[in-house]
Amino acid sequence: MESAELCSSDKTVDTDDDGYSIVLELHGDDPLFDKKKKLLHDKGFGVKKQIPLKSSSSPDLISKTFETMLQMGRIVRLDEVEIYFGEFVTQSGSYSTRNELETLNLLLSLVESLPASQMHEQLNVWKDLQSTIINKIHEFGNQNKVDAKIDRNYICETEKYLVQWGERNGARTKLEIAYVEGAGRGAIAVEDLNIGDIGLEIPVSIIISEVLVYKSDMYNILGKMDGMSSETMLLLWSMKEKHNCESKFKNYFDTLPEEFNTGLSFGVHAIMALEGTLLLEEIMQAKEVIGLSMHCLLKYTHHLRIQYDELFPALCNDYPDIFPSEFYTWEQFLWACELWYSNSMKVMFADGKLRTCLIPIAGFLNHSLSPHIVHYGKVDSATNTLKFPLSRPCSAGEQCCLSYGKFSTSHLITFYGFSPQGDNPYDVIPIDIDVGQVDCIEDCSMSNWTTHMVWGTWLSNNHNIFHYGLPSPLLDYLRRVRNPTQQEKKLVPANLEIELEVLEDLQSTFSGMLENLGDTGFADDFDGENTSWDLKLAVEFKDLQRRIVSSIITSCSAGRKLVENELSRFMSEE
Ligand SMILES: C[S@@+](CC[C@H](N)C(=O)[O-])C[C@H]1O[C@@H](n2cnc3c(N)ncnc32)[C@H](O)[C@@H]1O
Repeated sequence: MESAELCSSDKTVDTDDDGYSIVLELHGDDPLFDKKKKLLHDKGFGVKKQIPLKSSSSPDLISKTFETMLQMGRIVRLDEVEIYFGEFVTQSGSYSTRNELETLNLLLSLVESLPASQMHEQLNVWKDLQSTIINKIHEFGNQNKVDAKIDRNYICETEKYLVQWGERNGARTKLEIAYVEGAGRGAIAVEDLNIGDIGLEIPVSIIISEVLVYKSDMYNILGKMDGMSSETMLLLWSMKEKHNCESKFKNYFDTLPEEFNTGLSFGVHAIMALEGTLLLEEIMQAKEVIGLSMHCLLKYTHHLRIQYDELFPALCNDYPDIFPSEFYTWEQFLWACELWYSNSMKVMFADGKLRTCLIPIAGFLNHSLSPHIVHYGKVDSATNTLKFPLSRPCSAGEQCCLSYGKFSTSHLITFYGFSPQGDNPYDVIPIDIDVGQVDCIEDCSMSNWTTHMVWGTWLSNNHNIFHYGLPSPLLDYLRRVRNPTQQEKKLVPANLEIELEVLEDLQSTFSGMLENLGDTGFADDFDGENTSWDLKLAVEFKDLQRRIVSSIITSCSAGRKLVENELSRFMSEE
């Protein structure tokens, strides 16, 4: 898991003779500054806006103030994928669930950072604005409920002991652990939790980090080895510690599964089913297969294996007391890799260091595309605890989820072994075109992309001529390659001819990709419960990629019809 980015932000509060105002600002160090500045400009904003809180504000003015803040905040909070596909905003004006939740929380934190106690005449306006934002977050929550079935028959006994152990050591939680259908254990709210409530608080003293290795007898050996990273040391430490009956973390290790079932342990049958997919590439990259070929899969050597062979059996032979060979088999090494890939989080400690950690209890939180917890990952130096605050409400009995990061389904399968429910905006297919320098006449900020991509065109709203549900940066690039001087999307025959060429090209590229994916043959391998977990994931993923590619082909074909109709209209006029 990656820690979610913390507000990088754009927020300040100003006071002048008329009272307080809110300042929204796009910072100059934002890596997407030029693109965001252009978007802000298109909407009539500058990079900084001061919004005064007027004591005489009517409800209409408050809702206008909120709308302005929302529109600007959304752009400030966009990420690269959202900007790339940015023109496809929904009817409500939102770009994505992630962006909307982040923006609403940013606005709330801006308003709440104003000193309400000093606000006298403006207090009512402040309160109205605050409740407008909170209502919007509630609305968002109702529209994005995490659909999870909780299996109460499954008794989470060891998990309960872990929570009790955590509480004895200072942890505080408003979540209980239960079995969630299709996702293993999950964390369920025991009471209604509101925005800003801390669902879980973990003291640093029970977080597993490199600090523990430094205190162990292993460090005398590992610390002297060239190129030994703290992550590898922790991996080796956890392989031994899990067998230690006296371990402080025994309750934690007791809750870990025997097998993790991530993409790293996909069997050959599942790998074969992935031929032609992005997931196959991702798994192979993670394993760094040498000589990527479907036929030599059984013989593959990957970097994990190389890393293992560099360490073992040498360490066991040289230091049998410290590295007992029965704890350091290849299978156990792979288990530990999967543990760290799927359960670790990056935490910023009070000393300013970012460390990869295992966090007891927090490790039960599942991922969602519309999470409750977004901002976590920084130790509160006042309490020396890691807090998990809610960015949107979670009702009692509902599963409370966090965001592992902005990951594609192929990444989530490779490192976590699951495919998320719902439309994942990070499921993009990169397009392999040599992005050379094409002259661009106008402001280049929005057309200057080093890579291009597509997503399922069902995610797009605009399927009209010149758009077709396809991303404008890609279409504009392909148009400019053909005619660098074309500026406006005018309905004239010369432009329409170019549109046809672009769509034909894309359609042929994606038809080739669909062919490479093969037919739906593997769906026949589905035998309900009897199908292995990895084949199920592989077939599901292939189906997802096939749906994305097919949607592009369909959109290109519909687009060509639109263009041809326009062209024949011109011909008949002639
Ligand atoms: C940090 S753990 C979360 C707790 C885990 N469910 C358990 O039982 O230990 C991460 C693992 O949970 C599962 N998981 C997380 N989010 C999921 C989701 N949305 N759907 C299905 N499985 C999920 C995956 O197996 C993933 O590797």
